[in-house]
Amino acid sequence: MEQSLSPTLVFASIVLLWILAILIRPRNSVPLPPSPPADPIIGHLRMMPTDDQGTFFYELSKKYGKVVYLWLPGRTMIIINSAQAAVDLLDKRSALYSDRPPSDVFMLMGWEETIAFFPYGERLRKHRKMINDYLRREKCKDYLPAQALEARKLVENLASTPERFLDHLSRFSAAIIIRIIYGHEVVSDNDYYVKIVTETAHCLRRLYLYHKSWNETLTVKYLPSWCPGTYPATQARSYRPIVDLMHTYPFEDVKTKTANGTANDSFLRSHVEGLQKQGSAYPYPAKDIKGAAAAITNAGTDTTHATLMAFMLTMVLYPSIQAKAQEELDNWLDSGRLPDFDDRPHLPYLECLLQETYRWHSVTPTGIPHKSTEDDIYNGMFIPKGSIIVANTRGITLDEDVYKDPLTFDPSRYQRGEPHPIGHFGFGRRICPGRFLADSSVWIAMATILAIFNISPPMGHL
Ligand code: HEM
Repeated sequence: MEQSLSPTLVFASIVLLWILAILIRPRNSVPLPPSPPADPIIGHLRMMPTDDQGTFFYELSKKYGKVVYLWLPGRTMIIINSAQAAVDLLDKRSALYSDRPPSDVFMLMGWEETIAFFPYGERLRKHRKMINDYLRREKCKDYLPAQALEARKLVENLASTPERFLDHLSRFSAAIIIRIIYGHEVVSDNDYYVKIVTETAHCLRRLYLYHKSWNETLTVKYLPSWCPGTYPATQARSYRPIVDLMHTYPFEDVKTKTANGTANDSFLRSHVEGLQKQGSAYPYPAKDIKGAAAAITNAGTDTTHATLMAFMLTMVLYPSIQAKAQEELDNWLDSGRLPDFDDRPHLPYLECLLQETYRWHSVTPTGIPHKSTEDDIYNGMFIPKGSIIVANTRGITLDEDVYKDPLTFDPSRYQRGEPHPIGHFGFGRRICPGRFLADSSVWIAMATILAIFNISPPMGHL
């Protein structure tokens, strides 16, 4: 009798072999980091909040320790809640921890050429070089006059319509980057560049929350939009035209202006000229230039704006700290003079105020996740290859072993010897390349605002 295996039998054998392989594979004898109880099959998915994940991860650390293991279908996560562990892994072993988890949603939206989503490798190195060449510490000194000028415009706008302070802070943050990256000066509230940047920031914010829910593996991007669970993919597709415009409009505008000799010095102009002179021999083709310019602009605008919003909030909440910073400014500045960057070393309390703003309310509380590329062992804990690594800035900056009364906004803590916060600009080979520019933008805005205004709640809200 001819013997043939039925498809069912073949399938059952494969499943059995697969299960056996899992059961008998040599197990790493080193345990995973501590972890809360998980559901079968879906792991910790049910407990993952969609909002304020930084605080959730911080609370986990109180119960399970500063390095916590979580798993979701198809992905493992390592949550880091201490500066020491983040430095040990993401800085000191950066060769293993500089990858990024992929994001279908952001790719559908049009951010394929955006460094923040690049995996670790050659393309990342190329873009980091292109961006660092323009934003490294020394080069950023060239931008200080423009930042001081924008800070003066900011206080003029605040004086004329203080109730629109959020708009003015947003315009300040965007105008600095638009000037440096595109060579364009923002002169009106209806500026087209500001409009595109603001709209793309809005789209990013809407989908960032989804990205942060870590269940993107459930995104069914190939299914029709009426299927449950496809909403983020549909949203991402609907945002694509504005993201595409963010890439093409400035590039074409600067190209035209460069051709007719009216383009100001900028990141984009220098690359457009390089491309025109060297053609295909130029190391950065048009898609890289467009991608890098859009990435810098979007990564830098909202974050700077949000940090300044946090500053305004703390000044309303802590009037005595505001008064102390103003007293320092009044004592140092000659009457009638506005602060400039040369004054920075002479204003130590303001420096503490800046650091405390970064610490007390980090605007990127869970950072941008990294991904590990090799199995690793840290302090007796096994970290599997391919894990999503979250350096939870919220937990790091509220670490009670480092900061006394961490929830209290207290700039004097640094004068008592507590360390400046770390992690708000990320870690290792993915550390924020815009940190020098961001830091001086935030500083000059804070100094200029405090030199002129008293910040208090609107009348009737006291
Ligand atoms: C206060 C303002 C800012 C904050 C708090 C901030 C924070 C961050 C953080 C936490 C990361 C992720 C780092 C990591 O993965 O370890 C990041 C990445 C990045 N930031 Fe910033 N940033 C700010 C301003 C800026 C500015 C002004 C620019 C550019 C002008 C910029 C450009 C970038 C870019 C391009 C990346 C992606 C780097 C990569 O993936 O390799 N950021 N930033």
